[in-house]
Amino acid sequence: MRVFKLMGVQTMIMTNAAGGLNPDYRVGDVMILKDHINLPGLGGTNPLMGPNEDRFGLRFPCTSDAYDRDLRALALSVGAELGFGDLLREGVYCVQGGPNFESIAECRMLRIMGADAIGMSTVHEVLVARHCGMRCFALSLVSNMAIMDYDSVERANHDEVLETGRLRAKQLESLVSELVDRMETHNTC
Ligand SMILES: O=P(O)(O)O[C@@H]1C[C@H](O)[C@@H](CO)O1
Ligand SMILES: Nc1nc2[nH]cnc2c(=O)[nH]1
Repeated sequence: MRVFKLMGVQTMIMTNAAGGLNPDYRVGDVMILKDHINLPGLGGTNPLMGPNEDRFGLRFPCTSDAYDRDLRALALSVGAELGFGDLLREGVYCVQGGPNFESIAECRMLRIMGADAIGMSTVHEVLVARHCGMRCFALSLVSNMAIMDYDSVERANHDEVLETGRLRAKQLESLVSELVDRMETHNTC
């Protein structure tokens, strides 16, 4: 992120695959991040740990505005214009350390905590990008539904994640391309 910053990048667009925790979500939905829960961060692991690099940003950065409101609104309208507005959601992404998928009890806890989707990435990048003043937009492809039921015979697996990625690749490509074409390049952060 800091190399991007030094290269003059003002806006970061990030994508990930995530497990759906919100029971209204379906595999193949696309969740625009409006907020996150940083589980490693709450546990004391954070990419901004250590001496602060003052030339990049403040010691104690704000995260309540991590995901740019204008870009989120633009993505929703672009998705609708492209004909797949019904796939788009806005929600809270939770990051855990990985690389294992979650247990059933963990999924239940995360849902109660307010997470709509669970993954293993993105938040670390967002924290560093926001620390140095870059505007952030992120979306999650709901590649699988988290297992919440002890009677379920489903098992989270990476093949399903890859398969859903292939299914939605073209739509996500057009969404991000159109978003880039239309967004204001001026960074008001
Ligand atoms: O898009 P990311 O890298 O967050 O993808 C998640 C984490 C693992 O790479 C993969 C697990 O299936 O999905
Ligand atoms: N942690 C986590 N990461 C994912 N990436 C894609 N699906 C999942 C999931 O169910 N859990």
